Formats: sequence, C-alpha cells, structure tokens
Amino acid sequence: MSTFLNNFFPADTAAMDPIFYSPSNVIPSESKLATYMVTQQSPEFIPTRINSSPNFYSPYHNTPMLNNGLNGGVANAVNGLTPTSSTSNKSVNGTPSMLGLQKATAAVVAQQKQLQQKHHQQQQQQQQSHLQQQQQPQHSLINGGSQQQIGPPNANQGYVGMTTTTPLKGGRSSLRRNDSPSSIGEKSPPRITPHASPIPTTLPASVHQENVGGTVYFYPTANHTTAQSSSAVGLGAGGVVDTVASHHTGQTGGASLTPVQPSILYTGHVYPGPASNVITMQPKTQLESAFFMPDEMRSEVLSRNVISNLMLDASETAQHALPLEVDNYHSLYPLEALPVQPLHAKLTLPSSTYKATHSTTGIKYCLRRLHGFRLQSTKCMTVVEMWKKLQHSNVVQLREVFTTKAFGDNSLVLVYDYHPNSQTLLAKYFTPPPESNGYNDPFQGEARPFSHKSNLQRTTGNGPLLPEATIWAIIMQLTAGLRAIHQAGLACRSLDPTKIIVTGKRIRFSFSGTSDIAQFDPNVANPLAVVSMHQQEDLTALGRLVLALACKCLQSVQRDNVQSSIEMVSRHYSSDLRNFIVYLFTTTQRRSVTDLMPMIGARFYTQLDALQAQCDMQEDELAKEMENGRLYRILVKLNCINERPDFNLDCTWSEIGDRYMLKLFRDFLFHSVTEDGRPWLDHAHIVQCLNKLDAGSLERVQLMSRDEQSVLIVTYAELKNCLDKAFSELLASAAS
Ligand SMILES: Nc1ncnc2c1ncn2[C@@H]1O[C@H](COP(=O)(O)OP(=O)(O)OP(=O)(O)O)[C@@H](O)[C@H]1O
Repeated sequence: MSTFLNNFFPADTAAMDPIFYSPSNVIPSESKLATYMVTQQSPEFIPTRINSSPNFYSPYHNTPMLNNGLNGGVANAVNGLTPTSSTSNKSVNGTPSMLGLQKATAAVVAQQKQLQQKHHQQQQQQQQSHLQQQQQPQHSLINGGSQQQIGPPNANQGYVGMTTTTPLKGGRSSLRRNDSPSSIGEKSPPRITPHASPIPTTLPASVHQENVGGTVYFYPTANHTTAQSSSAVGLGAGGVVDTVASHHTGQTGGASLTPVQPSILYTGHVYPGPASNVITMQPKTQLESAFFMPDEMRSEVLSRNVISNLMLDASETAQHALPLEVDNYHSLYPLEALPVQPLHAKLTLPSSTYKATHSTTGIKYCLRRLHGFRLQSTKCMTVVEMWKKLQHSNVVQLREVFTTKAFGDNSLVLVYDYHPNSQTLLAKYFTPPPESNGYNDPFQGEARPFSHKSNLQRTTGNGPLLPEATIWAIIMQLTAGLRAIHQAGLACRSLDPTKIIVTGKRIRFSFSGTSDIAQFDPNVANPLAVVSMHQQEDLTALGRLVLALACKCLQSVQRDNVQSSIEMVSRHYSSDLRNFIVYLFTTTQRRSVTDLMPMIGARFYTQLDALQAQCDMQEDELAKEMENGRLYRILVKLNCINERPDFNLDCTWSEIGDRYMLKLFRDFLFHSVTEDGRPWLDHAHIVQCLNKLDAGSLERVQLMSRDEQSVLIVTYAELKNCLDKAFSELLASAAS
C-alpha cells in the first residue's frame, strides 16, 4: 500500500521520483535551442532566459559525447548499443541512463556552437530556404548516417509515409530517475516501439530543417512561426525540435509560437492537500485522508448510487403488475414491501411508493400512489400549490400531483424528490435489528430485567436508549421542518415515525400534503381555516414522537404509559428534554413551534458546529474531486484525439501535425518504460504532467518518437494549444 501511495501522491514525488525535481540548470548559450527562435523581428536575439530558467542540457554538453556525436549517443541508443559516453551516461547505480540519449543530443547541440555563425547567416536566408523547401520535390532526412527517402511534400498528407526503423528493445537508452530534465523539461523515458510509427514525412512550408551530424533540427521560418506554433513537429530521424524559445524570452515579436496566457498559473492546478482543520476530522492516517475520500463517505455515496440505479426487469415489472409508464415517468421500482399498507390511521386508503424516472429529464423521483382515489374537487389544488412552494432541507419537496389510470384504477400520484437510501424513523429506531430474530437478551444494553425501562424496551427490543445528543439532533431538524411548514400556513398532519425519513444524518418530513389532498373536504368553505387546529395536533404528535424516541418504544406513548414514560425520561435524560416533551403534551394552552427554540437553547450551537465541520470536510472532498474531474476532462480530450482512426475522411489526421505531438505526449504519459524495459507506472508522473498540460505551463517536455530517432522539445503550453485546437476541430466537425 505504501508503495502505491508513494507513487500516487504528487506531494511525495520529489522524494519518490527525482526525475521531476532535479536542480535547475541552464540552456547553454551556444545551444542550438537557444538560437532557435531567432526571427526577423529579433535577429540579434540573445536568449535572456539563460539565467532565469533552468536548463536542460548543461550537465551534459561538455561530456565526451561530443566526440561520439550522434553515432556515440543517439545512434547507439537507437541501434541497440550502450551509449559510449560511459561515465556521464551512467545513472547513479551505474546502469546506462536514458539520459545518454539526451547527452547525445546535447553533444550534438554542443557541436552547434561551431555552427553558430553559420546559423545566423542561415537565419537571414530563411525565407529563401523556406521557398526552396516548398519547391523541392523530395526531402531527405538523415537517420544516424543512413538516408531516408521521403515523399514529395503534400500539404494534405503532412508527415505521413516516412519509412522508419524500429529500434531494438535493448537499444533503448534507460531512464535515470536521479537525473532530472529540470523544471523546464521532462525527458520522456525510452519506450518500446511496437511498430513503425507513422512519422511525418513532409515538412510544412514554414519549417526549416538542418542536419548536423546526423541530427536534423527543425526551425520555424520567421514568417510562419506565429501561425505554425505547434505544427513544427515534422521530424526526421534523430530530429530535435524546440518550439519553446519564444515563450521564455518574451521576445517573440512576430514569432510567437503559442498564445500563452500568463494569467494561467500552474500552482492553481495542483491539489494542495487537505486543510489542517479538516485532517483532524479524518478517521484515517494523515496520508490516506489527504488523498482519498473517507470510507464512510464513499460507501454512503456508493450505496446511494446502487439503490438509485435499481431497476426491475420485465418479468419483475409484470409480477408487480406495474405499468411501463405512468404519465411522464417510467421504470417504476417499489420502495416498500408489498402488500400495500393503509396510509395511516386516519386515512385507510391503500398506498404505494415507487422510485421512478422522469421521461424527459431522466431525473429520479419518489411517487406516492393513492390507490382507487378520485379527486373530489380541483379546489384542493390551492393547497397543493402551497406545498409545492415549500422548500426546506427538512421537508421532502412535493413536485407535482396527477391522476392516472395507468395502474388499472383511478389513482392519485404525488411526485416528490427522491432521496435514495432513506429509511423511515420507524424502521431506524423502532424496528428490532433483523439478527435479533425476535429474541431479546434481557441483559444486553442498558435495559435490565424487571426495571421500568426494561419493561418498555423489552416490548420492542429496539436496543439501547439513544444518546441525548442524538435525540436533540432529531428534535432540531424536526422543529426546523415543522416551523417552515407552519410558517407557510400549512400543517403536517401525519407527524409519525412512518412519515419521517432519515437519509444519512438528515431527517425529512416525507409525503407532505398527502393528508391535505386525501382528506380534502370540498364542502368546507375555507380549508385553511382549520389549519391552526392541525398545527396544534402536529405539536402534540411531535411530543409523542420525541417521547417514543427517548423511550425507544412506540408503546411508551400509549395513554396509560405516558406518565411512567416521562418519569423514565426524567431519570435518564436532562430536565430540558423532559420539559420539552411535557410542553408539547400540554394541550390546555396554545403552543407554537417557535416556543421550542429557547428549549433547545445552546444545543443549537453544537448542532451548527457539527454541520459546519461537516461542510468543511465535504468542501475538502469536493476540492479533491474537482481535481479528478478536471484531469478526467483532459483525458477525455486527449483520447478523443489520439489514434483517432478517421477524421473528415482523413485517416492520418491523428498522426500528423499537432496531433502527432499529442500522440507522443500520450506515450510519454502512459507508456514510459524503465531502463530494463518494464512499464514505468507512476501515478504522480501522470497527474503532474496532466496538471502542467492543463495549466499550459511554460516548462518543457522532451518527447520521443516511437522509433526513438526523433526528439521533440515542447512546452506544455504548446501541447495545450495543440490539444485545444485539435479538440475544437473535432467539436466543430461533430456539430456540423
Ligand atoms: N422521498 C423519498 N425518497 C426516497 N425514499 C423514500 C421517500 N419517501 C419515503 N421513502 C421510502 O419509501 C419507503 C416506503 O415508504 P412508505 O411511507 O410507503 O412506508 P410504509 O411504512 O409502507 O408507510 P405506509 O404504511 O404509509 O405505506 C420507506 O422505506 C421510505 O424510507
């Protein structure tokens, strides 16, 4: 586990994976890379980034690789030989390093020093060479000394059709994790090339190429650098492209490769880990809770999802005699055990509850069906509208009411919000656990034989008494919901444990308004006139419910038991709780739900604190999941583009131009291998690179073609630009 965690956590990456965190270095001034972006606008460009940016090659450019040139470095790596630069090519443990390839490249780059003057002249002739390229019927790229014939330039074909050699596995240079490409670039570890990669075979007109010692360098010509930022990816074997300079210098003039948005800050794209106030709430170790959702939360979300997705198959639907569709709802799923129960004491109509899916929105709702019910009058729609307007976190929202014959009778259906994995208060607190099998051990829990409390408890066998804090937490939610109902000029009228649902820690009044509709009397001139009476009944019902909860026994509220039940509450709970219940039982005076607030008193702050702490924790989880969602979207984009077999009748689209870079980047992300050819699986590497891509970081990354004969050096900003461009193309095409 710890290995996995170490690999996973970006925070540990520096320790785990120093390849990403080497000391910074500087691009040598003589490097070809430094002169890469010399343009007409900045002909005398001197790379100012030398001191400000970490470099990529300086540790290597003075190595003996210079002597070997491409033959000793790149070519050897390509041809399956150990790079000859023995000392500097070794990793810390002495094994050949992948960086040999870089060194080889660096050596070649160092060789460019001698060609600097010549190169400056070439810069001035770029226009000419550009024209020449366009006119040349054939290009030849040097591949470690061997020449490859490349087809005629074809604007549509891009770089396709080039013949390449597949390198031997053993010839790959190895990955040395202790050597880092520094913060301006990451080396792509060598990879196995399963087949010859369709490496681009023609260059865009905007790219100038130069062969030095077998390595071909590509430069955007001055006139095209602006527009062709990321298209300079046509690589010959052993080619190196650096498309970065303009970003680093800021002296882009007309040669800006990619529109970099300085406002994009890389630091905003990394999850910084949990806040200190949150970490202490986590039950896990600090490391685990920093990156993973708490188990409890995960399993709660999972079980809600599972329950929410439950469906009956055709035979089960027939078995339950359920219609395929009811009004705008389909996929009915019964939420209560059949056979149908009467609604409640006052309303003996049978009823059923279903989960159902809305036909147009796909949203799931809870349908309450009153069987064989004929609506006496549409006048009751006034009260329905009032219920529909009532929004409160402790009241299940009523959405609509309709009549239907879909069940084969006249049914009234009330549509409520669906809260998966809910259970009634009755099921949660007043139903013996299934494993008890009806037998109660009288010596278990707080109940003791022959005591008053045990008498009550033995009646139901509902386990030990609830902690007082739990009862107050329920009271606070019930009174909050009831207050909203009463303030809306309504009454609950069915405040009993079967009509209150618990979802996690949330308590809600369910099926609100059902009684108002089912018992609606069209002869009453003003049905709302009796609401005050119903509100008083609600308060009495609340008192009974709290007493039953405190005694954990429904029988405790039977007329004969009330007195002894209250005494029991006095013995086991605070006088505040007792007074609260007594107040609600006192029917001789007019009571109000707002009078209950002072009785709750400072406990309210405890509840508020708990809720806010929960919010803090959930916000932190959200921050993690937000990062995951963001990374997921980038992956979606990448995978929609990478290796797309056909786009606009072009079967090479995903292999050429900008997309070619993205393909190599994908390889770099996911298909890297270690020096001995094993898959290099480092979650941190993937997360970090995706973050940099998303942020459009100016850091550079070195990508290698599958045949390992070409190297691209690009910034994440350019890759991001390529990604956005290519994905926009896809979107535009999909929309057309
Ligand atoms: N809005 C809702 N979202 C999700 N589940 C709900 C919702 N309302 C109720 N339930 C669940 O539906 C199930 C059935 O509720 P119902 O009130 O029909 O139970 P019941 O005990 O059969 O009551 P009655 O005797 O009145 O039919 C219960 O498990 C309850 O938790």
